[in-house]
Amino acid sequence: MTEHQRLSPSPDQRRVLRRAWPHTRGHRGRIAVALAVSAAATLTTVAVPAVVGAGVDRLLERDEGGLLAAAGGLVALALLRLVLFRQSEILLTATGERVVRHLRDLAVRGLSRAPLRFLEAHPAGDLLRRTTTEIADLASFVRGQLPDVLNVAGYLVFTFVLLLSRSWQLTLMLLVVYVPAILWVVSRFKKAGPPAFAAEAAAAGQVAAGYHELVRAGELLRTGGGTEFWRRRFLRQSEERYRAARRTQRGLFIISLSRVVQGITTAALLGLGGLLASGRVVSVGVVVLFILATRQLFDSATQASNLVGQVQQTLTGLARLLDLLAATGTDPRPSGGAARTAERGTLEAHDVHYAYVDGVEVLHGVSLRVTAGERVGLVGPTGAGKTTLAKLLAGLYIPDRGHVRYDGIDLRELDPLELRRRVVLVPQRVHMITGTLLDNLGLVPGDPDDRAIRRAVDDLGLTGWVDGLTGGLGTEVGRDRARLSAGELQLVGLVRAALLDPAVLVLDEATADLDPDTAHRLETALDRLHADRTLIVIAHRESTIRRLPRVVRLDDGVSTARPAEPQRRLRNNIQAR
Ligand SMILES: Nc1ncnc2c1ncn2[C@@H]1O[C@H](COP(=O)(O)OP(=O)(O)OP(=O)(O)O)[C@@H](O)[C@H]1O
Repeated sequence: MTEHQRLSPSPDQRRVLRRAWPHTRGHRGRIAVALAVSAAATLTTVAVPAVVGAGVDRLLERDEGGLLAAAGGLVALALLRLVLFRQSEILLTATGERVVRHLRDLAVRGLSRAPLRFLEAHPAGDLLRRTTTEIADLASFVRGQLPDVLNVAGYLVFTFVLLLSRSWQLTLMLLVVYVPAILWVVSRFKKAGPPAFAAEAAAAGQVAAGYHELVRAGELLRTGGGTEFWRRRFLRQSEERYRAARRTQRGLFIISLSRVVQGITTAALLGLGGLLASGRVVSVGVVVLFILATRQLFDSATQASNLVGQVQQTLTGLARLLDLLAATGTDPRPSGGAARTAERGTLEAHDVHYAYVDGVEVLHGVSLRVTAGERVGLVGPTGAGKTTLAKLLAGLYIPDRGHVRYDGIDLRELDPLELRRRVVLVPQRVHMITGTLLDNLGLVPGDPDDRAIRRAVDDLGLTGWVDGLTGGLGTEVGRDRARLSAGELQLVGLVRAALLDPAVLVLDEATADLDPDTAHRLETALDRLHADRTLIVIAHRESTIRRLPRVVRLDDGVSTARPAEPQRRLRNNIQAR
């Protein structure tokens, strides 16, 4: 199980912005401009109480010119504010959207290249949530709250500098009364908040995974299978999600204590400000400035407290997305290995060990050598590890120990395209997408054109089968459309394989029960396809086994494919004749 890194349901949220920073490369110039405009917009707000305070002092001094100048300044600030805030919002949103789009592209690219084991080992619902809902949340945060977050942060910093420059006594009082109390509230929240949000996101992921599985299990449910199990599981998951949401609410309540702190601070400010003004230590205008500025400061703090929850939620989503990017960016296969191999070569598994779950080996030391052009059947009881071995032989899994080599080169060292030209697996259940049969047949690297697909269909003797479908190659297949039988799906897999023209074809036979027509078509297609290729068939059907000159049996070292013939034990749990 060393093949891939596992995703954590609640990954480490420390330094999440620093970890996201490398992904902003190419956007940093825009980010700097957006931040500068946002800071200028914030300064137009910070300056308002200072201008009002100056106006009050001019009024008390009966300086009409100064009063008019202050009034004019306020109008100018209001206009500037309008323009700058609009511009900063546009710039921040556009830049943020670009970064989010880049992250989305990376996530999709990472998932499309992720090792098969990585995809199998994680619930599809959780992967979907990370790459759709959580990225959508990030985008909506960028559009909705990011400008506010920057505005609030800028306001707090600039206002502090302004207040300190006008009266250190009143600023000191603010620091002594307001700051420790608000920090206490925030620290309490920080302790309770992140785990609560992470638990809620993880619980939501579980529910999404449950729904996804439910949708896929439509057939099973229709037959009434496991209904009670689903019900119990949904109740349990819903209950967990509800509890997690309650915990988040409790976390958010802590932050609302900040309003009490604000009331006490205003009272203290008025008392001390009044004393200082009557002793002429500060002007009345400075007291007015403090009262107005701290009111805005509180508004900003309240806004910050409302935003903290969303920021935390966004950081949680971002941490989960970065976790996905880190995990899918660590494909252990050396990328773009330059090794070249012969058109036709020997495929060899040597002392291969593999475990899906740590400590529970499925294959323990399997060795198998198949020379160029050989036709080999792989048989054995259900669960013996035949499909697992087939995936290892096709390079879809990487052995925990041992090697799989083609033409003497470890499959890990092959470029993915080179690998696909050498070994192709037609799985038991061929995957289809919504679209026409033609679209589905062409789902192979290299984007074959319609002519190439039609030729492959014809070469495999499948034109009759295709013409028999209601729409021919244009028949809509995939979800809820004309369902193809298990055998027909394998015909699609064989056409895809023919388009790739691999040296080795590994076929994981669908089922022992095929209707005679489909069975005949499969056999004909396979005969035409294998020509001078190596063919390894996980054989479930007696007729297939009979047609293969060599049969290898995989189990725990017992039994044989053809009792009449001598057996030779190859290695640990693999036997052959
Ligand atoms: N994705 C997976 N995650 C965990 N365990 C798995 C996975 N796939 C297979 N296994 C387990 O590995 C063992 C071997 O499975 P495998 O499908 O390779 O056997 P098989 O011989 O092909 O069986 P069958 O003939 O029924 O297809 C089984 O115990 C199976 O439960």
